[in-house]
Amino acid sequence: MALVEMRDVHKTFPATRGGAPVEAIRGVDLDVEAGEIVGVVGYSGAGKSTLVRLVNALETTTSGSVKVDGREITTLREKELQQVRLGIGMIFQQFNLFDSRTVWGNIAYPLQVAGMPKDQQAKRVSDLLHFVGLAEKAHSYPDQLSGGQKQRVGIARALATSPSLLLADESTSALDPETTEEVLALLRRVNRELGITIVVITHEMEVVRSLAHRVLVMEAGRVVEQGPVLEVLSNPQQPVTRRFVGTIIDDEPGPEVLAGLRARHPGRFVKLAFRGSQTRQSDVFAELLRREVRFELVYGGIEEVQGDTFGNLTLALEGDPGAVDDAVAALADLVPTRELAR
Ligand SMILES: Nc1ncnc2c1ncn2[C@@H]1O[C@H](COP(=O)(O)OP(=O)(O)OP(=O)(O)O)[C@@H](O)[C@H]1O
Repeated sequence: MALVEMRDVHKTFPATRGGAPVEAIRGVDLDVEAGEIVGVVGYSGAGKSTLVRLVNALETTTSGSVKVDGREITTLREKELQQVRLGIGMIFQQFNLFDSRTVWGNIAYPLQVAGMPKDQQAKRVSDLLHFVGLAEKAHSYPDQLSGGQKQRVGIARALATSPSLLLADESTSALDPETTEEVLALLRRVNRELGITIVVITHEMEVVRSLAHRVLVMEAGRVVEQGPVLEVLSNPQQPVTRRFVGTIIDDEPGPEVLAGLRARHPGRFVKLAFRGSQTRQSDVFAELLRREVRFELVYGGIEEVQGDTFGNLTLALEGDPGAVDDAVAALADLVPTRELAR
């Protein structure tokens, strides 16, 4: 049983003055398995925030089913929903800390709301402070902390009630790249060491590449593509997915670069796609060396995704036209190959 299960979920916001109703979510099916990290990407307005707000019932569905841990939450009363929410932590782009409370006070807050006895609260907060590496900041106020430290407090607070699910809404978008990596490393520990399932909303593919196991791509209220991160990054199908993947993976020369390459290389250009250990580059190059063709690697690279590799290499092939034809055919038998337009 999935930890989160959505079936044909719709969410329409009623019309505001002079406007039309907004169909923010239009028939989404979603399964999040216990223990996984799912990345949800999409441009602004695609419906990502609304989708996660339906999971912790901060928004109500217009129609469809949302189950958390097997429990249908769309029909629960507020009191029961509060119980469900205790099992779901959330972190935000702007951290949403209480400025008037210390780090300790921020982390203790959900425990006070839940009515935990004081001595247990102290033990829990202290454990969390150590887990996120902020023990020495317990008595600081948020405005005395860096962005990365604030987000670590946000994470500690979200973990206070020992949730099984953590929702992260653009949790690194306000941070610089180095601090982002620090927060992502902490989220990885939250998943691995505490076994907490994470749904991370982002418009940064780098976050998906470095953190998520699986990715969902949203556009105009729908999930238009999903799959394991390596699969989606190495073989994106939808135009919107290709645009996102293109922000981190430069897999093929654009028209200008290609024109420059053509000016220097008279031959034909073929792009070869390497996926994990499926094809050995040495076999491909050995095949070319056997033939009467000259080849040069002119574009591309190999990408690493969580221990797996894939890459796209563009070669310029020159020689007798018949020999080049044969070489292109032989390459196509070894590895997915695409000739770039002449
Ligand atoms: N409370 C609301 N009332 C009316 N419309 C809303 C409300 N919340 C969201 N919307 C609309 O629903 C659509 C989806 O918004 P949502 O915030 O879920 O998108 P998003 O993908 O998270 O974008 P962003 O990254 O900008 O937050 C947008 O058109 C937005 O204007």
